[in-house]
Amino acid sequence: MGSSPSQIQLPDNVQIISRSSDGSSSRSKGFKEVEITSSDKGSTSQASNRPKTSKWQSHLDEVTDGQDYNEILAKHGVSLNENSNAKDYPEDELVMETFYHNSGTSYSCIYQSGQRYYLDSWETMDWQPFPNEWYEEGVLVTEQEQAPGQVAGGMGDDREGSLDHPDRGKLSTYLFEESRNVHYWYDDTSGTWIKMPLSWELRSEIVSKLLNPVEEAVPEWKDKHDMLAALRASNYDPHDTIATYMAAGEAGHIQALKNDEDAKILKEKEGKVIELTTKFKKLKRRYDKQGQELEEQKKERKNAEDLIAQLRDRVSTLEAERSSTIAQLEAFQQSSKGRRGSIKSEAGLHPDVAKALKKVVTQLHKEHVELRIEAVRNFQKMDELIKQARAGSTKLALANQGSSEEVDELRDLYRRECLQRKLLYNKLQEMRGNIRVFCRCRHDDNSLCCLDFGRDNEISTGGKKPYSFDKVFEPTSKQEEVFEEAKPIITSCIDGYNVCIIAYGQTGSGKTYTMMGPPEDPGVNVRSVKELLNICSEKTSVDFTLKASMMEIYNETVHDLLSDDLQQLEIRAKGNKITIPGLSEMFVESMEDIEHIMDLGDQNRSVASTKMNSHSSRSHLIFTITIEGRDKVSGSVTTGQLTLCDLAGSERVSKTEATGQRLIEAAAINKSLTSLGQVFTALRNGQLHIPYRNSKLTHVLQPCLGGDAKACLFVTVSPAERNLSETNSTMTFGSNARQVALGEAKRNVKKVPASSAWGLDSDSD
Ligand SMILES: Nc1ncnc2c1ncn2[C@@H]1O[C@H](COP(=O)(O)OP(=O)(O)OP(=O)(O)O)[C@@H](O)[C@H]1O
Repeated sequence: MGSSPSQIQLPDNVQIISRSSDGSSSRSKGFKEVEITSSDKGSTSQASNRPKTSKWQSHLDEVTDGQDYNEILAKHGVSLNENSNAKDYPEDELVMETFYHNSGTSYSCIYQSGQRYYLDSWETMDWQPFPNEWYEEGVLVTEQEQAPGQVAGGMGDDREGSLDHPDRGKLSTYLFEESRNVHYWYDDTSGTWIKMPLSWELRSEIVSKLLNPVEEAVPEWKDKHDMLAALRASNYDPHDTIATYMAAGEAGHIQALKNDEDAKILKEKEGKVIELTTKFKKLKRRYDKQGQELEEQKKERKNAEDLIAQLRDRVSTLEAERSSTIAQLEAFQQSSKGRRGSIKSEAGLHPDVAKALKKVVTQLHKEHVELRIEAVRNFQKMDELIKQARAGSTKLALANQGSSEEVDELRDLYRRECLQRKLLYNKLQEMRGNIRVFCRCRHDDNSLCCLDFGRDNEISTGGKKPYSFDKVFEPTSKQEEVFEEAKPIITSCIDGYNVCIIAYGQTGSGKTYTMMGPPEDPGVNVRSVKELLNICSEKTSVDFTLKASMMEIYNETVHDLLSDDLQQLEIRAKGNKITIPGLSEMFVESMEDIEHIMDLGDQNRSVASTKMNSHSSRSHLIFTITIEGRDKVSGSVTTGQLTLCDLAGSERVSKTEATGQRLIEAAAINKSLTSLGQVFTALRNGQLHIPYRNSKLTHVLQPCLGGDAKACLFVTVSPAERNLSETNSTMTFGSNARQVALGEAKRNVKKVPASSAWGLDSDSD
């Protein structure tokens, strides 16, 4: 797919398409030519003031011969500023622009005080005067025209192609974007575009490029017509075609769901999720109640055991007392016998003394008998109490056993329900397109809130049409609530999905607060890692390895934040895969590890910003956690990635700060955020070419924004009236991103040989 910027995306009803470079026509009924001719090929322009760039056509019936090209574009809110005088910006206005050169290179430009400059390279950071001849060699698009999510510019028109027909010769083809992509060929004789038959389409350049990866991935799929039919059904997405084939099984029956069926299934699934959620909540309540009862029973059992212990103590004491009493009695009997003998023998005792002594002995004997009776009675009572306590204890143990069985059963059921819920959630996410957009309004004690929070997750400003999001968080929302909403997406990276959380908003609107947060009330980053570590420790059947990396993108250069020398890194692409050679990765086993990594990254970021005399809010921060899970039984390996991205402030640069380095920073931020918007737009429109490489940011994020990822975007806004214009722009970006369907997210699972499942083959990684 070429990246020649010969097509600009205009509002829905407008499309401008270039001629192919070999001059083959793409004229048609319904295609009125707008003659913007290249100077080297000789001008055939119909209006002298049309830009002399490449050849352009407009897919507009409304265009009439002789009508001015700029007028048409202006009508649709787009201006191609072909020279500095073409559009008069107010004297004090600073305009950020992108120049798309016909060679395929794009440049950041600024227009200031009647002068236009371009940034030659991000390395030299020098603004050069815009060369006059360039006005004839490309297209200038202003920041407003390509404001994120509104209009995408500068994408190569890789929809144009040709085919060699045995009888008709070389034919021009074009893949039109209707409600779905439809491939046409141009019939010169009738001057019309005609839908292509399957057998012709197999000869087309575009289609053979798309079929190549399918053939490579599924060599057993021999029937090319069948393959092409599946490609058509997948809207010309080869990855989807492969996935559909795989899902359909060996028989190769392609079953693409019809749109209305999708909606029906989605509705059913939603119903099922609600039903399951209710069931799950009920079960959870039951489980909690059982848990409480179990706790109470445990307490009772503990009390009974205490009582038994006390009683045992008492028994021992009484037994000891009894033995001592018996011993005393025996001693007394012996002594009284002796005494009686001695009294008898002491015939000479005074009769009164003898009488008193006899009385004492009788009394003692009586007491002894009473004591014995009392002791026997106590023993009986104790035996009874011990019996009772034993019976109670057995009963409790049985009850305990019964309830723990019930609790185990409930726990099992609960786990199963959770799993089913997760599966359904994934399905629902896939069907919804896997991008969730949340809007968070920051808390601000110093200003009144000028935003209205409607019901159903809507937010509006000054009584205007509300913006709707998947969830709107009001200023009072807690970090925990915010995390809870993103949690299901985040945790799915454990199951092998690529997940991306992005915070977008004006400086000071709460991006860092949402992502990082203060240490005492952490944001999404720390909570996510904590949750991931918890889940990993619970899943004992899988060996997990977590690795973290942290990088910063400043002025279109990538820096490693976990290495002390802050080296600049290159991005390498291989197919859909992106690698950043040299990027440091650190193992994470505990929260302490992650705190250390974040501190290190933070320190290096401050050092970098001091070195570059910048502020951290002017760079994008990307924190990545890679989770590899090796199933101990099956040996399968899942690899998921969680990418957390705190973007640079999205506000437009103002005239006051528009000097030197600030201007370079602003141009870099403008370029990357605009590219992000363009990627979203291209994904939303289902375009074949997604311009990931337009900026370092989108290039790095490519794996998270592609068809096999799940994304979540937090747009953060300020409640203050003075920020209203930026707030509106942020919310527009968010609601546009919400229309994006990333496609079905795919798990990254690979089977490994049985030996490596047991860790014997260390090379398998
Ligand atoms: N929801 C919130 N509740 C309380 N304070 C908040 C909230 N959001 C942001 N703040 C506070 O507002 C200030 C600015 O927030 P923060 O640094 O997160 O903004 P930012 O969008 O990341 O800005 P930058 O683009 O400069 O990084 C901070 O002092 C932060 O503590």
